Amino acid sequence: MALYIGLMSGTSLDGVDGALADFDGSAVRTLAAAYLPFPPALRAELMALQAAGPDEIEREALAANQLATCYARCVADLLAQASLAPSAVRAVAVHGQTIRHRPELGFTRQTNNPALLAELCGIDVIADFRSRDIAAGGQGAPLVPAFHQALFGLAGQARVVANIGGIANISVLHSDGSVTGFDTGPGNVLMDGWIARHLGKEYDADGAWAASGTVITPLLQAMLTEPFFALPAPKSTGRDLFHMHWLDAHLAAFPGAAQADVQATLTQLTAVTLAQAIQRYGAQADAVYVCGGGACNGTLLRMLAAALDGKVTVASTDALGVAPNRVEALAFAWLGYRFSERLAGNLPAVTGAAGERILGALYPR
Ligand SMILES: Nc1ncnc2c1ncn2[C@@H]1O[C@H](COP(=O)(O)OP(=O)(O)OP(=O)(O)O)[C@@H](O)[C@H]1O
Ligand SMILES: CC(=O)N[C@H]1[C@@H]2OC[C@@H](O2)[C@@H](O)[C@@H]1O[C@H](C)C(=O)O
Repeated sequence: MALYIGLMSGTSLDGVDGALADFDGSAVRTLAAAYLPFPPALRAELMALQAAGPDEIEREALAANQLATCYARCVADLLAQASLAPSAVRAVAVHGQTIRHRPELGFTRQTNNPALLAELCGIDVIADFRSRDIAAGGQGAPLVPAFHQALFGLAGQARVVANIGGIANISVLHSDGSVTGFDTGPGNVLMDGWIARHLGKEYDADGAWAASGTVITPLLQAMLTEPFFALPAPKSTGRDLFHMHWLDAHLAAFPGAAQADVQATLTQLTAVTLAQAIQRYGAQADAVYVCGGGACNGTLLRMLAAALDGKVTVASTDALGVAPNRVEALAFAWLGYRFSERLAGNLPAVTGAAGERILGALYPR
């Protein structure tokens, strides 16, 4: 057995997804999965740390300690589910929480305290998966396309995997085994922000609120002029660009817009930007498999299928045997396995790095 735990807390800032998996042999076997929502105060602080503010260094350090405590709880939950002792697990691979992503300036920051996590869980911890790729001239993101290829790639068949978290990214798994992958823009981040502001909810369950509204086409067109959407791959983005001020700047020209119509438009924005990216780079694929929390948004999936002209099957990764909310945590468990085996974790064709690199840094137990 080669057991690894993967922990992902992504741009939605909702909590931590964990997976315990066995990478012995060719198939990936999931032994346990867990989700732990962040305590509201930690969530609010992580949200605040997304932008410049007072006393950031101390606040980041304290938030990192709290994060490590949440991560340790998630590890304990996974071990309990599988009735395993910490010594049975080779490593915990932890993404950390992105608070800045500026590859154009040569850095990305996933706040975390991996030393504390190693202390709390008594297992080797591997952290900081993105900075080496950036040091090699890459975007440091997205990293999941390599795992999508390993897990879902099928020789002779072209497939697209779309991860719709806070930010959305696609992996085009070409029939010859090559992979194209990049961030397409907002996933749920703007939809979540809008419904939180107006209805006090964390997200638009199943896209029901969006379904009650009508897309405001001129607003959609205005948002689509964002230069990021037209950039060629490799490219990555984050809350650094797609935040509520970005939305408010566009909404200023639509003062009378009904709230539900804005939600419909934001849902359509995610669908259309994904569809345009898929048509540009993955037109030969006949199926798109969706993972991440966006897979639970029925309205979004219907809009995506329609934006692809109804010619492409849109399904969740359940159809490939992996629950959509487990894929990212599994991907980080896999990156931990790759680090331990001293194998590359990045795909230079995706991130734009100068070459393959071993990703991560080890904090021994
Ligand atoms: N039932 C649901 N209906 C609609 N949307 C949902 C549902 N459940 C989750 N979501 C959406 O999924 C989001 C969480 O998705 P996920 O955990 O994949 O994001 P993440 O990992 O934080 O982001 P990223 O992949 O960008 O790093 C929530 O914030 C919410 O917008
Ligand atoms: C900098 C950063 O945290 N990027 C995330 C984010 O969330 C989705 C998208 O933007 C992707 O680029 C990445 O996460 C996934 C796990 C990745 O690296 O593939």
